[in-house]
Amino acid sequence: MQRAAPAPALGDAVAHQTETFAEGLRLDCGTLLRPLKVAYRTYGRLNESRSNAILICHALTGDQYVAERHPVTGKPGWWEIMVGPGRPIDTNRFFVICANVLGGCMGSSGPPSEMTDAEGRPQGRPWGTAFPPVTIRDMVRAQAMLIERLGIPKLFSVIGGSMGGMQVLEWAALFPGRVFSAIPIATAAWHSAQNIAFHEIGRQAIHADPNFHGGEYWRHGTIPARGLAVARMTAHITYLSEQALARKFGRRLRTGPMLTFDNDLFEVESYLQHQGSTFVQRFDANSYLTITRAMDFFDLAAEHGGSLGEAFRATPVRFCVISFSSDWLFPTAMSREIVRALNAAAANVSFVEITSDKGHDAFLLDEPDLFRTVSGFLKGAAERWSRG
Ligand SMILES: CC(=O)SCCNC(=O)CCNC(=O)[C@H](O)C(C)(C)COP(=O)(O)OP(=O)(O)OC[C@H]1O[C@@H](n2cnc3c(N)ncnc32)[C@H](O)[C@@H]1OP(=O)(O)O
Ligand SMILES: N[C@@H](CCO)C(=O)O
Repeated sequence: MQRAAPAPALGDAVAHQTETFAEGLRLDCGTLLRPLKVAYRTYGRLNESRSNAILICHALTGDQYVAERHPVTGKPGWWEIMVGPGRPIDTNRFFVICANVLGGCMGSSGPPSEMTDAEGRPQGRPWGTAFPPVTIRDMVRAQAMLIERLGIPKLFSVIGGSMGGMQVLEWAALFPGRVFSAIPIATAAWHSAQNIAFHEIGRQAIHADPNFHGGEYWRHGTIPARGLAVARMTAHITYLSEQALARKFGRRLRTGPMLTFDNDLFEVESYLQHQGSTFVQRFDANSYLTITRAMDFFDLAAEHGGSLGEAFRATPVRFCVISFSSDWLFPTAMSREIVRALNAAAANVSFVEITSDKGHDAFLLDEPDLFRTVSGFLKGAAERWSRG
Protein backbone atom coordinates (compact mmCIF):
# COMPACT_ATOMS: atom_id res chain seq x y z
CA MET A 1 0.00 0.00 0.00
CA GLN A 2 1.20 3.54 -0.74
CA ARG A 3 2.32 5.55 2.25
CA ALA A 4 -0.21 8.20 3.06
CA ALA A 5 0.95 11.79 3.38
CA PRO A 6 0.70 13.15 6.92
CA ALA A 7 -2.60 14.83 7.67
CA PRO A 8 -2.68 18.57 8.21
CA ALA A 9 -3.54 19.76 11.71
CA LEU A 10 -7.17 19.06 11.02
CA GLY A 11 -9.74 21.52 12.14
CA ASP A 12 -7.19 24.01 13.40
CA ALA A 13 -5.10 24.45 10.26
CA VAL A 14 -7.98 26.22 8.53
CA ALA A 15 -9.94 29.18 9.90
CA HIS A 16 -13.56 28.07 9.78
CA GLN A 17 -16.65 30.22 10.13
CA THR A 18 -17.80 29.26 13.62
CA GLU A 19 -20.44 30.11 16.21
CA THR A 20 -19.55 29.52 19.86
CA PHE A 21 -22.18 28.75 22.48
CA ALA A 22 -20.72 29.50 25.91
CA GLU A 23 -23.60 27.73 27.67
CA GLY A 24 -22.65 24.49 25.92
CA LEU A 25 -24.79 21.49 25.09
CA ARG A 26 -25.93 18.73 27.45
CA LEU A 27 -25.31 15.54 25.47
CA ASP A 28 -27.42 12.39 25.53
CA CYS A 29 -24.59 10.72 27.48
CA GLY A 30 -25.08 13.29 30.27
CA THR A 31 -21.88 15.31 29.68
CA LEU A 32 -22.17 19.08 29.40
CA LEU A 33 -19.98 19.98 26.42
CA ARG A 34 -18.94 23.54 27.11
CA PRO A 35 -18.44 25.66 25.15
CA LEU A 36 -20.03 24.22 22.02
CA LYS A 37 -18.54 25.24 18.70
CA VAL A 38 -20.42 24.83 15.45
CA ALA A 39 -18.56 25.50 12.19
CA TYR A 40 -20.79 26.22 9.22
CA ARG A 41 -21.11 27.76 5.77
CA THR A 42 -24.02 29.51 4.10
CA TYR A 43 -24.87 30.09 0.44
CA GLY A 44 -27.46 32.49 -1.01
CA ARG A 45 -29.32 35.13 1.00
CA LEU A 46 -31.84 34.92 3.78
CA ASN A 47 -35.00 36.75 2.68
CA GLU A 48 -36.70 39.39 4.78
CA SER A 49 -39.37 37.05 6.09
CA ARG A 50 -36.65 34.48 6.98
CA SER A 51 -38.66 31.85 5.20
CA ASN A 52 -36.23 30.53 2.57
CA ALA A 53 -33.69 28.69 4.73
CA ILE A 54 -32.65 25.15 3.85
CA LEU A 55 -30.42 23.16 6.16
CA ILE A 56 -28.25 20.53 4.50
CA CYS A 57 -27.01 17.75 6.76
CA HIS A 58 -23.81 16.07 5.61
CA ALA A 59 -22.96 12.38 5.67
CA LEU A 60 -20.30 10.51 7.65
CA THR A 61 -17.19 12.14 6.19
CA GLY A 62 -18.69 15.24 4.65
CA ASP A 63 -18.45 18.72 6.06
CA GLN A 64 -19.84 22.22 5.72
CA TYR A 65 -18.11 22.94 2.40
CA VAL A 66 -21.06 21.92 0.25
CA ALA A 67 -20.78 24.26 -2.69
CA GLU A 68 -17.33 25.82 -2.74
CA ARG A 69 -13.73 24.73 -3.02
CA HIS A 70 -12.70 22.63 -0.05
CA PRO A 71 -10.09 24.45 2.08
CA VAL A 72 -8.07 21.29 2.82
CA THR A 73 -8.31 19.24 -0.39
CA GLY A 74 -8.77 22.07 -2.89
CA LYS A 75 -11.51 20.00 -4.57
CA PRO A 76 -14.99 21.29 -5.46
CA GLY A 77 -17.68 21.21 -2.77
CA TRP A 78 -19.17 17.76 -2.20
CA TRP A 79 -22.64 18.69 -3.50
CA GLU A 80 -21.94 21.41 -6.07
CA ILE A 81 -23.89 19.32 -8.52
CA MET A 82 -26.99 19.83 -6.34
CA VAL A 83 -26.47 23.18 -4.62
CA GLY A 84 -25.75 26.52 -6.31
CA PRO A 85 -27.25 29.14 -8.60
CA GLY A 86 -29.75 27.44 -10.92
CA ARG A 87 -29.10 24.04 -9.31
CA PRO A 88 -31.91 21.86 -7.87
CA ILE A 89 -31.28 23.51 -4.49
CA ASP A 90 -31.11 26.94 -6.04
CA THR A 91 -29.07 29.45 -4.08
CA ASN A 92 -30.61 32.29 -6.13
CA ARG A 93 -33.78 31.39 -4.28
CA PHE A 94 -32.83 29.64 -1.07
CA PHE A 95 -30.53 30.45 1.82
CA VAL A 96 -28.56 27.24 2.31
CA ILE A 97 -26.83 26.39 5.57
CA CYS A 98 -24.58 23.43 6.32
CA ALA A 99 -22.79 22.81 9.61
CA ASN A 100 -19.96 20.44 10.37
CA VAL A 101 -21.45 17.77 12.65
CA LEU A 102 -20.70 17.59 16.33
CA GLY A 103 -17.79 15.14 16.65
CA GLY A 104 -16.41 16.18 13.26
CA CYS A 105 -12.97 17.49 12.37
CA MET A 106 -13.68 20.63 10.39
CA GLY A 107 -14.11 23.18 13.14
CA SER A 108 -17.12 22.01 15.17
CA SER A 109 -16.51 20.60 18.65
CA GLY A 110 -14.99 17.17 18.14
CA PRO A 111 -12.02 14.97 19.06
CA PRO A 112 -9.40 17.22 17.37
CA SER A 113 -10.69 20.39 19.05
CA GLU A 114 -9.31 21.69 22.32
CA MET A 115 -10.46 19.83 25.40
CA THR A 116 -12.32 21.84 28.05
CA ASP A 117 -13.16 21.04 31.66
CA ALA A 118 -16.63 21.10 33.23
CA GLU A 119 -16.41 24.89 33.60
CA GLY A 120 -15.44 25.28 29.95
CA ARG A 121 -11.78 26.09 30.68
CA PRO A 122 -9.35 25.05 27.89
CA GLN A 123 -7.00 22.22 28.83
CA GLY A 124 -4.23 22.86 26.31
CA ARG A 125 -4.66 19.52 24.53
CA PRO A 126 -7.09 18.03 22.03
CA TRP A 127 -9.98 15.92 23.29
CA GLY A 128 -8.86 12.87 21.34
CA THR A 129 -10.55 9.72 22.64
CA ALA A 130 -11.71 11.63 25.73
CA PHE A 131 -14.32 13.38 23.56
CA PRO A 132 -17.70 12.24 24.89
CA PRO A 133 -19.83 9.90 22.78
CA VAL A 134 -22.38 11.80 20.72
CA THR A 135 -25.64 10.80 19.10
CA ILE A 136 -27.41 11.87 15.94
CA ARG A 137 -29.84 13.68 18.26
CA ASP A 138 -26.94 15.62 19.83
CA MET A 139 -25.80 16.64 16.33
CA VAL A 140 -29.30 17.90 15.56
CA ARG A 141 -29.57 19.81 18.84
CA ALA A 142 -26.27 21.54 18.05
CA GLN A 143 -27.58 22.47 14.58
CA ALA A 144 -30.81 23.76 16.14
CA MET A 145 -28.77 26.11 18.35
CA LEU A 146 -27.03 27.43 15.25
CA ILE A 147 -30.32 27.92 13.40
CA GLU A 148 -31.70 29.84 16.36
CA ARG A 149 -28.55 31.98 16.54
CA LEU A 150 -28.99 32.78 12.83
CA GLY A 151 -32.49 34.06 13.66
CA ILE A 152 -34.40 31.48 11.64
CA PRO A 153 -37.65 30.49 13.36
CA LYS A 154 -38.57 27.74 10.89
CA LEU A 155 -36.55 25.97 8.23
CA PHE A 156 -38.20 25.68 4.85
CA SER A 157 -36.48 22.33 4.39
CA VAL A 158 -33.93 19.95 5.88
CA ILE A 159 -32.14 17.76 3.36
CA GLY A 160 -29.45 15.12 3.61
CA GLY A 161 -28.21 11.74 2.41
CA SER A 162 -27.00 8.73 4.40
CA MET A 163 -26.07 9.94 7.89
CA GLY A 164 -27.37 13.31 6.71
CA GLY A 165 -30.72 11.60 6.18
CA MET A 166 -30.64 10.27 9.74
CA GLN A 167 -30.28 13.88 10.92
CA VAL A 168 -33.19 14.91 8.68
CA LEU A 169 -35.42 12.28 10.30
CA GLU A 170 -34.25 13.35 13.76
CA TRP A 171 -34.95 17.00 12.97
CA ALA A 172 -38.52 16.15 11.95
CA ALA A 173 -39.03 14.03 15.07
CA LEU A 174 -37.42 16.44 17.54
CA PHE A 175 -38.47 19.81 16.14
CA PRO A 176 -41.60 19.25 14.02
CA GLY A 177 -42.66 22.87 14.51
CA ARG A 178 -39.37 24.21 13.21
CA VAL A 179 -39.26 22.32 9.90
CA PHE A 180 -41.69 22.77 6.99
CA SER A 181 -40.38 19.99 4.77
CA ALA A 182 -37.83 17.19 4.89
CA ILE A 183 -35.93 15.20 2.26
CA PRO A 184 -34.21 12.13 3.72
CA ILE A 185 -32.14 10.46 0.97
CA ALA A 186 -30.55 6.98 0.91
CA THR A 187 -31.00 6.56 4.62
CA ALA A 188 -32.67 4.56 7.40
CA ALA A 189 -34.42 5.13 10.71
CA TRP A 190 -31.92 2.82 12.39
CA HIS A 191 -28.50 1.51 11.50
CA SER A 192 -28.63 -2.13 10.43
CA ALA A 193 -26.55 -4.95 11.93
CA GLN A 194 -24.71 -5.30 8.62
CA ASN A 195 -23.80 -1.62 8.59
CA ILE A 196 -22.63 -1.72 12.20
CA ALA A 197 -20.51 -4.73 11.26
CA PHE A 198 -18.82 -2.83 8.40
CA HIS A 199 -18.12 0.11 10.70
CA GLU A 200 -16.55 -2.22 13.21
CA ILE A 201 -14.05 -3.50 10.64
CA GLY A 202 -12.98 0.10 10.05
CA ARG A 203 -12.67 0.83 13.74
CA GLN A 204 -10.62 -2.31 14.30
CA ALA A 205 -8.29 -1.31 11.47
CA ILE A 206 -7.70 2.06 13.15
CA HIS A 207 -7.13 0.47 16.56
CA ALA A 208 -4.67 -2.03 15.06
CA ASP A 209 -2.48 0.68 13.55
CA PRO A 210 0.63 1.07 15.78
CA ASN A 211 0.49 4.81 15.07
CA PHE A 212 -2.90 5.01 16.79
CA HIS A 213 -1.34 4.95 20.27
CA GLY A 214 -4.66 4.29 21.97
CA GLY A 215 -6.06 7.41 20.31
CA GLU A 216 -3.32 9.69 21.64
CA TYR A 217 -1.51 9.91 18.29
CA TRP A 218 -1.47 13.70 18.59
CA ARG A 219 0.85 13.25 21.60
CA HIS A 220 3.23 11.14 19.48
CA GLY A 221 3.18 13.32 16.37
CA THR A 222 1.77 10.45 14.29
CA ILE A 223 -1.47 9.62 12.55
CA PRO A 224 -2.89 6.12 12.13
CA ALA A 225 -2.84 6.57 8.36
CA ARG A 226 -2.83 2.89 7.44
CA GLY A 227 -5.69 1.97 9.74
CA LEU A 228 -7.79 4.94 8.67
CA ALA A 229 -7.07 4.24 5.00
CA VAL A 230 -8.16 0.60 5.37
CA ALA A 231 -11.30 1.78 7.18
CA ARG A 232 -12.09 4.06 4.23
CA MET A 233 -11.30 1.38 1.66
CA THR A 234 -13.71 -1.07 3.29
CA ALA A 235 -16.37 1.60 3.67
CA HIS A 236 -15.90 2.83 0.12
CA ILE A 237 -16.76 -0.59 -1.30
CA THR A 238 -20.09 -0.36 0.53
CA TYR A 239 -20.78 3.04 -1.08
CA LEU A 240 -20.56 1.58 -4.58
CA SER A 241 -22.13 -1.38 -6.35
CA GLU A 242 -20.96 -4.45 -8.20
CA GLN A 243 -22.12 -2.88 -11.47
CA ALA A 244 -20.28 0.39 -10.78
CA LEU A 245 -17.03 -1.42 -9.97
CA ALA A 246 -17.40 -3.69 -13.00
CA ARG A 247 -18.04 -0.69 -15.23
CA LYS A 248 -15.14 1.36 -13.83
CA PHE A 249 -12.52 -1.40 -13.59
CA GLY A 250 -13.77 -4.88 -14.30
CA ARG A 251 -10.81 -7.24 -13.95
CA ARG A 252 -8.42 -4.81 -15.63
CA LEU A 253 -4.79 -5.14 -14.59
CA ARG A 254 -2.48 -2.21 -14.10
CA THR A 255 0.43 -4.10 -15.52
CA GLY A 256 0.52 -6.96 -17.98
CA PRO A 257 -0.81 -10.31 -16.78
CA MET A 258 1.72 -11.95 -14.51
CA LEU A 259 1.66 -14.36 -11.67
CA THR A 260 2.80 -12.27 -8.73
CA PHE A 261 1.20 -11.30 -5.49
CA ASP A 262 2.31 -7.67 -5.65
CA ASN A 263 0.12 -4.87 -4.45
CA ASP A 264 -1.65 -2.80 -7.02
CA LEU A 265 -2.07 -5.54 -9.57
CA PHE A 266 -5.69 -4.79 -10.41
CA GLU A 267 -7.02 -1.33 -11.22
CA VAL A 268 -9.64 -1.72 -8.53
CA GLU A 269 -6.90 -2.22 -5.92
CA SER A 270 -5.12 0.92 -7.01
CA TYR A 271 -8.41 2.83 -6.96
CA LEU A 272 -9.22 1.74 -3.42
CA GLN A 273 -5.73 2.62 -2.25
CA HIS A 274 -6.16 6.05 -3.78
CA GLN A 275 -9.48 6.47 -1.96
CA GLY A 276 -7.82 5.43 1.31
CA SER A 277 -4.71 7.58 1.04
CA THR A 278 -6.57 10.73 -0.01
CA PHE A 279 -9.07 10.25 2.80
CA VAL A 280 -6.44 10.35 5.55
CA GLN A 281 -5.36 13.77 4.32
CA ARG A 282 -8.73 15.22 5.16
CA PHE A 283 -10.14 13.24 8.08
CA ASP A 284 -9.28 12.59 11.71
CA ALA A 285 -9.26 9.01 13.01
CA ASN A 286 -10.82 9.82 16.39
CA SER A 287 -13.60 11.72 14.61
CA TYR A 288 -14.14 8.66 12.44
CA LEU A 289 -14.53 6.51 15.56
CA THR A 290 -16.90 9.03 17.18
CA ILE A 291 -19.14 9.55 14.16
CA THR A 292 -19.39 5.89 13.13
CA ARG A 293 -20.51 5.15 16.70
CA ALA A 294 -23.15 7.89 16.49
CA MET A 295 -24.50 6.26 13.33
CA ASP A 296 -24.45 2.80 14.88
CA PHE A 297 -26.47 3.96 17.89
CA PHE A 298 -29.06 5.71 15.77
CA ASP A 299 -32.45 4.08 16.25
CA LEU A 300 -35.32 6.53 15.94
CA ALA A 301 -37.91 3.89 16.81
CA ALA A 302 -36.08 3.02 20.04
CA GLU A 303 -36.06 6.72 20.94
CA HIS A 304 -39.87 6.58 20.75
CA GLY A 305 -40.72 3.51 22.75
CA GLY A 306 -40.01 1.11 19.90
CA SER A 307 -42.51 2.66 17.48
CA LEU A 308 -41.24 4.63 14.51
CA GLY A 309 -44.78 5.89 13.92
CA GLU A 310 -44.65 7.55 17.35
CA ALA A 311 -41.59 9.55 16.23
CA PHE A 312 -43.78 11.25 13.64
CA ARG A 313 -47.14 11.30 15.41
CA ALA A 314 -49.25 14.26 14.18
CA THR A 315 -46.27 15.66 12.32
CA PRO A 316 -47.01 18.71 10.16
CA VAL A 317 -43.78 18.16 8.20
CA ARG A 318 -44.01 17.31 4.47
CA PHE A 319 -41.65 14.49 3.54
CA CYS A 320 -40.04 13.35 0.32
CA VAL A 321 -38.24 10.04 0.95
CA ILE A 322 -35.72 9.01 -1.72
CA SER A 323 -33.80 5.76 -2.21
CA PHE A 324 -31.65 4.21 -4.96
CA SER A 325 -32.33 0.81 -6.49
CA SER A 326 -28.70 -0.39 -6.27
CA ASP A 327 -28.02 0.87 -2.73
CA TRP A 328 -27.29 -2.25 -0.69
CA LEU A 329 -26.02 -0.27 2.32
CA PHE A 330 -29.25 1.65 2.89
CA PRO A 331 -31.55 -0.40 0.69
CA THR A 332 -34.95 0.77 -0.51
CA ALA A 333 -36.57 -1.53 2.08
CA MET A 334 -35.21 0.77 4.80
CA SER A 335 -36.81 3.79 3.14
CA ARG A 336 -40.07 1.87 2.88
CA GLU A 337 -39.95 1.37 6.67
CA ILE A 338 -39.80 5.15 7.05
CA VAL A 339 -42.65 5.64 4.60
CA ARG A 340 -44.78 3.01 6.36
CA ALA A 341 -44.26 4.76 9.70
CA LEU A 342 -45.12 8.12 8.16
CA ASN A 343 -48.24 6.62 6.64
CA ALA A 344 -49.20 5.18 10.03
CA ALA A 345 -48.89 8.72 11.39
CA ALA A 346 -51.05 9.98 8.46
CA ALA A 347 -48.16 12.24 7.48
CA ASN A 348 -47.80 14.00 4.17
CA VAL A 349 -45.23 11.85 2.40
CA SER A 350 -44.06 11.10 -1.10
CA PHE A 351 -41.58 8.36 -1.92
CA VAL A 352 -39.32 7.82 -4.92
CA GLU A 353 -36.98 4.93 -5.62
CA ILE A 354 -34.53 6.14 -8.25
CA THR A 355 -33.26 3.54 -10.65
CA SER A 356 -29.49 3.75 -10.63
CA ASP A 357 -26.65 1.26 -10.74
CA LYS A 358 -24.24 3.55 -8.86
CA GLY A 359 -24.92 2.24 -5.35
CA HIS A 360 -25.28 4.21 -2.12
CA ASP A 361 -23.14 7.20 -3.16
CA ALA A 362 -25.47 7.80 -6.13
CA PHE A 363 -26.83 10.70 -4.08
CA LEU A 364 -23.49 12.49 -4.58
CA LEU A 365 -23.34 11.85 -8.31
CA ASP A 366 -24.92 13.02 -11.55
CA GLU A 367 -28.40 11.48 -11.24
CA PRO A 368 -30.90 13.55 -13.28
CA ASP A 369 -33.86 11.76 -11.65
CA LEU A 370 -32.60 12.79 -8.22
CA PHE A 371 -32.25 16.41 -9.34
CA ARG A 372 -35.75 16.41 -10.87
CA THR A 373 -37.24 14.88 -7.73
CA VAL A 374 -35.57 17.34 -5.34
CA SER A 375 -36.29 20.46 -7.42
CA GLY A 376 -39.88 19.34 -8.10
CA PHE A 377 -40.59 18.66 -4.44
CA LEU A 378 -39.04 21.96 -3.32
CA LYS A 379 -41.12 23.84 -5.90
CA GLY A 380 -44.33 22.20 -4.70
CA ALA A 381 -43.45 22.71 -1.05
CA ALA A 382 -42.63 26.39 -1.68
CA GLU A 383 -46.09 26.90 -3.23
CA ARG A 384 -47.70 25.31 -0.16
CA TRP A 385 -45.54 27.35 2.20
CA SER A 386 -46.43 30.63 0.46
CA ARG A 387 -50.15 29.77 0.71
CA GLY A 388 -49.61 29.54 4.48
C1 LIG B 1 -23.02 13.76 1.88
C2 LIG B 1 -21.59 14.00 2.15
O1 LIG B 1 -21.30 14.72 3.00
S1 LIG B 1 -20.45 13.21 1.20
C3 LIG B 1 -18.95 13.93 1.53
C4 LIG B 1 -17.93 12.93 1.53
N1 LIG B 1 -17.37 12.93 0.26
C5 LIG B 1 -17.17 11.80 -0.33
O2 LIG B 1 -17.43 10.75 0.14
C6 LIG B 1 -16.59 11.96 -1.67
C7 LIG B 1 -15.56 10.94 -1.86
N2 LIG B 1 -16.16 9.88 -2.55
C8 LIG B 1 -16.04 9.81 -3.87
O3 LIG B 1 -15.43 10.59 -4.56
C9 LIG B 1 -16.71 8.63 -4.41
O4 LIG B 1 -15.75 7.94 -5.12
C10 LIG B 1 -17.87 8.96 -5.27
C11 LIG B 1 -18.56 7.65 -5.48
C12 LIG B 1 -18.85 9.89 -4.61
C13 LIG B 1 -17.34 9.67 -6.55
O5 LIG B 1 -17.56 8.94 -7.65
P1 LIG B 1 -16.93 9.33 -9.06
O6 LIG B 1 -17.12 10.78 -9.34
O7 LIG B 1 -17.50 8.34 -9.97
O8 LIG B 1 -15.38 9.18 -8.83
P2 LIG B 1 -14.56 7.82 -8.66
O9 LIG B 1 -15.19 6.92 -7.68
O10 LIG B 1 -14.33 7.26 -10.01
O11 LIG B 1 -13.21 8.34 -8.03
C14 LIG B 1 -12.41 9.26 -8.72
C15 LIG B 1 -11.04 9.28 -8.07
O12 LIG B 1 -10.44 7.97 -8.16
C16 LIG B 1 -9.19 8.06 -8.86
N3 LIG B 1 -9.02 6.86 -9.63
C17 LIG B 1 -9.82 6.39 -10.61
N4 LIG B 1 -9.31 5.23 -11.09
C18 LIG B 1 -8.18 4.98 -10.42
C19 LIG B 1 -7.21 3.92 -10.46
N5 LIG B 1 -7.34 2.89 -11.30
N6 LIG B 1 -6.17 4.00 -9.61
C20 LIG B 1 -6.03 5.03 -8.74
N7 LIG B 1 -6.93 6.04 -8.67
C21 LIG B 1 -7.98 6.01 -9.48
C22 LIG B 1 -9.35 9.29 -9.74
O13 LIG B 1 -8.08 9.80 -10.12
C23 LIG B 1 -10.10 10.23 -8.81
O14 LIG B 1 -9.20 10.76 -7.87
P3 LIG B 1 -9.48 12.15 -7.13
O15 LIG B 1 -10.85 12.03 -6.48
O16 LIG B 1 -8.38 12.26 -6.13
O17 LIG B 1 -9.46 13.22 -8.18
N1 LIG C 1 -19.39 8.73 0.85
C1 LIG C 1 -20.14 9.53 1.77
C2 LIG C 1 -21.43 8.90 2.13
C3 LIG C 1 -21.28 7.72 3.03
O1 LIG C 1 -22.50 7.37 3.55
C4 LIG C 1 -19.30 9.89 2.96
O2 LIG C 1 -18.16 9.46 3.04
O3 LIG C 1 -19.76 10.64 3.81
